[in-house]
Amino acid sequence: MASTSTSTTKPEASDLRSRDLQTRVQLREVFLTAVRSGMPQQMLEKVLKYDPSTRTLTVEGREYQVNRNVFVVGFGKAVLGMARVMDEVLGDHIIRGIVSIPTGSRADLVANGHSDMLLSPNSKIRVREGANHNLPDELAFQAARDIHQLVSNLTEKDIVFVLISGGGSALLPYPVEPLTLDDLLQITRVLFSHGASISDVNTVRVHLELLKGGGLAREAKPAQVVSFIISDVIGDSLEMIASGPTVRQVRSPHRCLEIIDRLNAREALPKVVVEVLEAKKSQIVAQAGLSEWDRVQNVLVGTNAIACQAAAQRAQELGFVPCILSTELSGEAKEVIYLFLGFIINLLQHALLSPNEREGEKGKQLLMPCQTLQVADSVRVASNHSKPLCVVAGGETTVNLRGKGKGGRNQEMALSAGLQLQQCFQTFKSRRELTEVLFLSAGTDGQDGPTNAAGALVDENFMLDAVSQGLDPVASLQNNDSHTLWSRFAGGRDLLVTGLTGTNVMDIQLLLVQNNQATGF
Ligand SMILES: Nc1ncnc2c1ncn2[C@@H]1O[C@H](COP(=O)(O)OP(=O)(O)OP(=O)(O)O)[C@@H](O)[C@H]1O
Ligand SMILES: O=C(O)[C@H](O)CO
Repeated sequence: MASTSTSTTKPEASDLRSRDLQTRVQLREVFLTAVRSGMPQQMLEKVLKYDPSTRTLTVEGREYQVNRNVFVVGFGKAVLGMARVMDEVLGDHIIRGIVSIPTGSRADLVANGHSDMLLSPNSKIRVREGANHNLPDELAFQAARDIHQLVSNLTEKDIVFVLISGGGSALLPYPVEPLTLDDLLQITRVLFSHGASISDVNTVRVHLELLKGGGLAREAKPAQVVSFIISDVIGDSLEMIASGPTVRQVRSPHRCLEIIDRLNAREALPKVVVEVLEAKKSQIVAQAGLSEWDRVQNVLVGTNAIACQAAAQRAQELGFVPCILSTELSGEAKEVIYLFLGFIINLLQHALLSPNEREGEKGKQLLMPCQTLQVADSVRVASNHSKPLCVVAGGETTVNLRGKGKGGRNQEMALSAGLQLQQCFQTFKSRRELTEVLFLSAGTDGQDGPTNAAGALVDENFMLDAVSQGLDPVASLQNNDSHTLWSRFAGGRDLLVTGLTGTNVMDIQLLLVQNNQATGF
């Protein structure tokens, strides 16, 4: 896809190949730019200003006096790199620290060329690995106990920096009595298997664990608390990310029982869980007043929206017309693709109109496939200037597993896109030679489901090419076997493999639509 082509002549096969490759490289580059915006260095340097001459640390306008009074704790899939930056910025002032990260993280980061995210051997911050498969375990519990012990002994002169990212809930388990670690494990398993969302599970966790729902900040009293948070939840609710350990809790235990009953999970949960919640329900929860929380500063440093903006900017630099469709995409991966398909269909319909019709009401409506003005504007600019439109979106979809194959939500979405594009161009046969479409879906953490790929790319010729290579995309989709298919298709050309990136701001989708006709879409 040449970025500004206006030619009506059919390109030569060799041009097509290099053009397709170029576009693939460009779209990958747009995705990688989005990932880079979520790297610890980039995120923290925006919010953290340190003046060594006065030992003043400024965090989004708030000043802290640093004098060998700094402590660092962290938990989540993307906190190691942040801990490294804290070490670099505050060096000798750090007295002690503990970060709890997933099992095998350090080895994975080294294997993926991110040794620069590891802590130096002289660091005062200790690293603990645990929570295998994102489930609370004994190692994570031990790390949580040590973190609790660390924050419990601080004075009002101390500052504790709390590094938080997705996966943090499982990495900081601390059951309230009489619950046990095993009860926490059961709660997670039972609720998820009954169809709970992450906010359902975390709402329940908050009332059953000591350090969640503001608990860590409470235990750190009277120290000052500054949290740097990377969001992996839709809507970026601070209460929900890693179950909000430094965020004032406002929900009551009533809400947990409602969730449990909505999911029909009461009977499947350990009895003691419901007993604790029932008992809490009748207690009047003494909430600390707002002023009590003045010593706590929560700063959101990484979000899917920031990543989408970075992607849009890079797309523009590459000569595309970008627009951000949504940063809150959710739902079944193979169905979410219809949202993008709507764009393509509208553009194809618009391209078929006569010049007069394009000027009329019908033309205008077709160029407004989404009701936001910014999106409509971009579609119009792309259409009028015959430039490729780059639709950027983000969020986190789900996959209702029915098959036994290997895949992830992004690879599955790309596969579903390939199938839908085929059907779309069967309807708009006359536009096939004139329109090029490339779609990418990938996870910013570099790992899509239990595979070593981040996601995949797909173009409008995928079905024809796949069948000619002896592959059966329909069967692969039915069997949730997208990874096997993308590994085989064109020798793995369209599989996106980045390795673990060290950040985690959910997923990114990019749709590029180019019209090779002088008259525009
Ligand atoms: N064969 C498969 N095909 C498609 N999706 C799959 C398959 N196996 C697992 N998944 C999906 O992968 C997801 C779990 O993988 P992953 O670890 O990337 O997600 P996660 O635990 O939500 O972590 P994160 O939010 O950090 O990406 C689940 O949504 C699950 O439905
Ligand atoms: O750890 C968690 O609770 C989830 O990843 C959401 O942040």
